[in-house]
Amino acid sequence: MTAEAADGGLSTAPWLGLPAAQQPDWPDPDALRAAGRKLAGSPPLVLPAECDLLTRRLAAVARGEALVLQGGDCAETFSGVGADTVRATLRTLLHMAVVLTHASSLPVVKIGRMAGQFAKPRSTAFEERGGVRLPSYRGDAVNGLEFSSGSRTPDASRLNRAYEASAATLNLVRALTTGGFADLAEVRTWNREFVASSPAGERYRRLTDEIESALAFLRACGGDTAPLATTEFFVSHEALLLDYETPLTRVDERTGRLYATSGHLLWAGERTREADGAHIAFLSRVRNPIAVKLGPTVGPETVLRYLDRLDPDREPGRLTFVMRAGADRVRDVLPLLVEKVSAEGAQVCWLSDPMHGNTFTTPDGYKTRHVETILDELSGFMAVHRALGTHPGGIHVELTGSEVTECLGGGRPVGAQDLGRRYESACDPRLNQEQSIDLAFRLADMYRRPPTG
Ligand SMILES: O=C[C@H](O)[C@H](O)COP(=O)(O)O
Ligand SMILES: C=C(OP(=O)(O)O)C(=O)O
Repeated sequence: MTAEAADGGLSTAPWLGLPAAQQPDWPDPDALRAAGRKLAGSPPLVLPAECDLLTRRLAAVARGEALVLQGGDCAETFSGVGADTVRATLRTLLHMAVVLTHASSLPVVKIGRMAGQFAKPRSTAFEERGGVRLPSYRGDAVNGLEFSSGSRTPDASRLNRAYEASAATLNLVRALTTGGFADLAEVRTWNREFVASSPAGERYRRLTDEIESALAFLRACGGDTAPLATTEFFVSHEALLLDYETPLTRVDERTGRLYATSGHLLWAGERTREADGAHIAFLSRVRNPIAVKLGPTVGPETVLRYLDRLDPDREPGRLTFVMRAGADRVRDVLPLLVEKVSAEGAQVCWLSDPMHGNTFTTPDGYKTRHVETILDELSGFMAVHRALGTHPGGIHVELTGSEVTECLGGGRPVGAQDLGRRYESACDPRLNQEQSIDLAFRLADMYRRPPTG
């Protein structure tokens, strides 16, 4: 056994000597090594060829010929890996994608924040309650949400549980997207209950009528609708835990190049995008399509450094920038960034994450976001791209398929008094099913509108 195989490659990867933000303080080095070895000996979750396919799909987005819809939980949890939860999230994303495709007449590349989003960066390393101070919850891959010393102590065997939970989720996602659940001919049955009870339901019903007529017309003309019975779907997460990502990074036998096999697309977050840090170094080495979140304080020099480090060959689809400036800042911050990147000849995808720059805490202590503020950021993002003649490539959102009450507003509005009713997120507030589909309709209206100067 080589030294590299013995420790899961954890000691030799070039990014490991660099400063890495937001890593857990694992108390047991032997347990960490054992977890790494186990991961290194586990099958890949995704294949390099699938990652290359996503790069090609994102290249189409970068050229303005497609859109991205990326969404899912803020923090996946081990207990949330059930058929109902996964199906509901997937169904919501499929609904949204249909709405966006219909309005924009562009293919929608569907990417779940799923099958790997088990780790969270935190604002503070510790949480204090009633005089007791414990490590903050960093996602189920690290520690437990329950506020007790045992639960909050980082436990490296959770990395293996995160792998298993990701494998189970991905297995279900693959089965659902290819096994008939995503068949466009069944669009009406995807969610009868939603159509019957939601304010957006009537609009959604009219849309499904139109789709069914179009399919009937196509069949009548002898067209083949069989390919519409399945759908392409990719998974993504923040490449936060290098102790998880490193042993799952593999050499592609076809090309000899490195791929992260934990998910199709990985991103560096606002708190882990230090240009000279370990996360960016890791992402620069793998051939997956990658993304970087950009917050309100990012400057054009930093963005140009990302281009040089992560996309030196200016390969369309390789790099995605996810702007999350906040509704009040996006119109000021984004134009210069887009101009500089365009001037470099880079063909990146520009996405908007309208959630993370718009979080606030209510007097009752609930972290929340308002749908109207989220839409305001999306509208600013669209306006900037329209003005510059560049392509607003799509959205990155935190959502769930169930009727939680975590974000305010929406077609059937959630009020501040409702937040306590079903606040189930392990970290940040997600749009519920109705709010997500409402958002898709309103974003669809923005895509439908002719470009303005
Ligand atoms: O999802 C993003 C971050 O992990 C999250 O906003 C951090 O939350 P905190 O500020 O409560 O730590
Ligand atoms: C932590 C996240 O976002 P950001 O890095 O943009 O704060 C996230 O998307 O989970």
